[in-house]
Amino acid sequence: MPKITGAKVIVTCPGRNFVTLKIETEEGVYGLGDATLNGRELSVASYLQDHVIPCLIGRDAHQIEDIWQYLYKGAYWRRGPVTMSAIAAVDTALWDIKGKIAGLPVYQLLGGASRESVMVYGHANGTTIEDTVKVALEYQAQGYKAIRIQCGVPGMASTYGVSKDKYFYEPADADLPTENVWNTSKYLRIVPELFKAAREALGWDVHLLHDIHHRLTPIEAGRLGKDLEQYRPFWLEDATPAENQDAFKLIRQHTTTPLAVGEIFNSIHDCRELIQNQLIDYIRATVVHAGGISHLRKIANLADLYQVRTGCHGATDLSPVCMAAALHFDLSVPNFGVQEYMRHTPETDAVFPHAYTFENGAMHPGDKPGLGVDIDEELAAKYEYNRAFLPVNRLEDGTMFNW
Ligand SMILES: O=C(O)[C@@H](O)[C@@H](O)[C@H](O)[C@H](O)CO
Ligand SMILES: [Mg+2]
Repeated sequence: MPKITGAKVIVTCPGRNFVTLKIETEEGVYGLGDATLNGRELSVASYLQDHVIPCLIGRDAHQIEDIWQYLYKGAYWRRGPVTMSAIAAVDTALWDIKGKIAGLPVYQLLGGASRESVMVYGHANGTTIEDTVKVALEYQAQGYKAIRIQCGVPGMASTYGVSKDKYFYEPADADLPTENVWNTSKYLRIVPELFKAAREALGWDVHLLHDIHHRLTPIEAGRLGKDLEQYRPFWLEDATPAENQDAFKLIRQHTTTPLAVGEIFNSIHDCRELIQNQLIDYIRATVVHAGGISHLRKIANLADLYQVRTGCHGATDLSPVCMAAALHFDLSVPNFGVQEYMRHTPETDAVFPHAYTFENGAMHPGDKPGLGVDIDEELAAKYEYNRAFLPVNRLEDGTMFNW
């Protein structure tokens, strides 16, 4: 058996913070797992370092499922983003090890490829509608078949999803949370105009997506969905907070615009009712925050029964290790929908050399044994952890709101 002889947590900040777990076996084969929880990174690093790694030493790295159950049930305290990100890192690293030992890319261990490559969506955003459409046209010229569009809201100083840089977007931008301001009615007026302009400029052969970032009530989301139907959006993401899964019933009663949710979910129980009641069309949970490849497959299998497809979160705060794992998952899963792809900076790519590729609006994980992603530890050590928080959001009268 490939005995686990050691494991370490590597925290690095090549422009943004990443937490990576490296598990080593007696034979010298090692595996990597992403454990990055944006704005709360060190909590997962400690959970792994202080509470998980000591329990891993001496175990058989091939027993992925048993180790998953051991960490989940054994903690007594189940679920939650910190626990599930830590378990995800272990699970991902063990799949990497199994692939390396088998001499196969991880997607082959997951049942093989169900498609040639996976469609990804890029982010087009700008301060104005014109700026956003211009960037969307650039994405289209680069071959993207699906583009997320977000623009600033007139009369509002800041808007979620609108970056300073055209391609690299980083919401965790300050060592104490930035305060944003929100006005729902202004927002609800601008989005249909953005979609109208985008359809006029880009035509109908490209999928258009939009992220609401949990900012509407169900009935407001229903209205926006209805207003956008004529522009055939691919999906509306995170329309309303989803702690109450029933909230989506109200949205569904009012619109046929497809709904996506789940980037902050960490367990199948967060989306069980959403899936079983067919209240959503796409589930956005991904490897690092939802318990690893093993747990995400369970979610996808449940979703498949109800014709819900996958749409994994793929923002830049998910490291290239997560991206690689997600691509192996995406390639193999029968009910794949789309994969988010926000490109990492060249500094991040240098720390995490990887085999995955982008071509013509789609990605492929590559055919290297395991995940096909590595970490340059020497380079990683040069970038020290730098505390960074996600912003908070308030209404114009100061009321704390959803971000
Ligand atoms: O859909 C998305 O990619 C966003 O919602 C993310 O940028 C999200 O805000 C960050 O990943 C939070 O860490
Ligand atoms: Mg989102």
